[in-house]
Amino acid sequence: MGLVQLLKSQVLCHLIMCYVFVVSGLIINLLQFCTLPVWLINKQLARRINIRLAYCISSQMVATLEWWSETECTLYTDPESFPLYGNENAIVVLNHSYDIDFLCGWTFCERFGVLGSSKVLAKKELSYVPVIGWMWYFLEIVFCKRKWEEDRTTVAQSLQNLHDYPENFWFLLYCEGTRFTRKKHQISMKVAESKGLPKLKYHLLPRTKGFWVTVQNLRGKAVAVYDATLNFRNNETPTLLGVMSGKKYHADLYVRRIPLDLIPEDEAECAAWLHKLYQEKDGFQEQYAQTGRFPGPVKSPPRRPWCLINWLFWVCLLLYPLGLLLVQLISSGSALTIAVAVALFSAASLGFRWMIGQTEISRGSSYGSKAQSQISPVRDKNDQDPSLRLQILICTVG
Ligand SMILES: CCCCC/C=C\C/C=C\CCCCCCCC(=O)SCCNC(=O)CCNC(=O)[C@H](O)C(C)(C)COP(=O)(O)OP(=O)(O)OC[C@H]1O[C@@H](n2cnc3c(N)ncnc32)[C@H](O)[C@@H]1OP(=O)(O)O
Ligand SMILES: CCCCCCCCCCCCCCCCCC(=O)OC[C@@H](O)COP(=O)(O)O
Repeated sequence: MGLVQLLKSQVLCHLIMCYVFVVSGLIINLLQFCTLPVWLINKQLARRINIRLAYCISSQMVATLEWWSETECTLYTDPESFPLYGNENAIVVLNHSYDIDFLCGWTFCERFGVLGSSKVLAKKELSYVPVIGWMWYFLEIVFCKRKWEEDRTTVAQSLQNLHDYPENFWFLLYCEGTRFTRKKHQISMKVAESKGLPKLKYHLLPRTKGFWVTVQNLRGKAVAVYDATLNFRNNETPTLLGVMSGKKYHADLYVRRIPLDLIPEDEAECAAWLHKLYQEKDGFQEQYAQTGRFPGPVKSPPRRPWCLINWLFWVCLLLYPLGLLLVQLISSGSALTIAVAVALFSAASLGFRWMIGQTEISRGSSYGSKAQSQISPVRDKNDQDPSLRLQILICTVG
């Protein structure tokens, strides 16, 4: 291991990175809060300001991936679609199998110039995460409780609000609804079986309602669905801590552009279309497992310097006061002050670790692993046959 690599793997280094990320993030959250009066006067201006402020936060994590760990991201896609990426609004459907799949998504957003404006259908719990979750409020990220009865109106309304959004965005949908684990996979395949759907090897059974509601509500605004399938070379399972330790990964992303007009409007047909899409995605993963590559030519956009410049700016701005504080602390010689500082430092470290934990599959939710919680026979009146739900419940619990 070289000296630089050794340095990157040091906990102290990680703490400094977290410090810069969190303190700069909180400053930006505060600035975002200050844009609230602008919303009242000029909503589009406030949105544009927030896109740039959000870029200052998310691009720091992208810089860690691209410049610190030097992870390579290869894009497999058709050359005719390539010029359209970043120049239109699109719904992105991505597999949800890795701790850092969202970060790879962000990297591609960055390279196509839509990082600040990109959106996601995210679980409500993430909105409470300081810095990222708070930033998302001002970006009009769509949150869901993963309870269709409650989500059906709130999600539709939030999507409608995006119709006059002033800049191009990608709207990310993890249709699997939760990250892949063996247990969740087993349960979802029982659901697939009970519905007479073919089994998937590499994906959980997609939840179709969020996709349908997104497509219906973004019609006229988004023009395409980007079917994106991600994998990592050498069977690697990358983590955020690995990235922060400077571990270099190699991500491969296969993207197919599908015009939105081709997606059926009818809910049942749209659901069937999505199930077919996931069967195809499974096929691409199988091909990757067999050959180590996705279909189609490689057309990778290069990394850009902006996220690095932004990161260095915050590092320079925030390290100086931290150094000054440390010097003052040590020179004070007061045992009580030092004890308080150590306690604060420990609390901050725990906070950082908790935030990183949000990205870890091993600390993920139980959603999708307890069939009962999703398949209640008592559903709202617009839902499907309760007897079918009961049948699935019996099947999955059994
Ligand atoms: C180029 C690439 C990169 C681009 C990147 C672009 C942008 C980046 C921007 C930001 C990055 C940040 C990333 C942050 C990540 C955060 C992501 C998340 O939080 S994922 C979790 C939240 N999102 C979702 O859940 C979306 C998918 N879910 C849905 O669509 C759901 O339908 C729902 C709308 C959330 C409603 O949830 P609910 O639980 O009520 O689901 P359903 O009504 O659908 O469930 C019942 C339905 O499912 C069947 N069922 C039951 N059990 C299972 C099971 N275990 N597996 C599968 N299916 C199951 C059940 O039979 C019912 O079926 P049916 O619908 O037929 O009746
Ligand atoms: C620049 C230096 C970086 C230091 C970073 C330190 C802090 C890191 C902060 C991380 C912020 C949290 C971002 C959350 C994104 C998590 C995305 C995700 O994958 O969510 C999971 C959900 O989809 C599904 O949840 P589960 O049901 O699987 O459970």
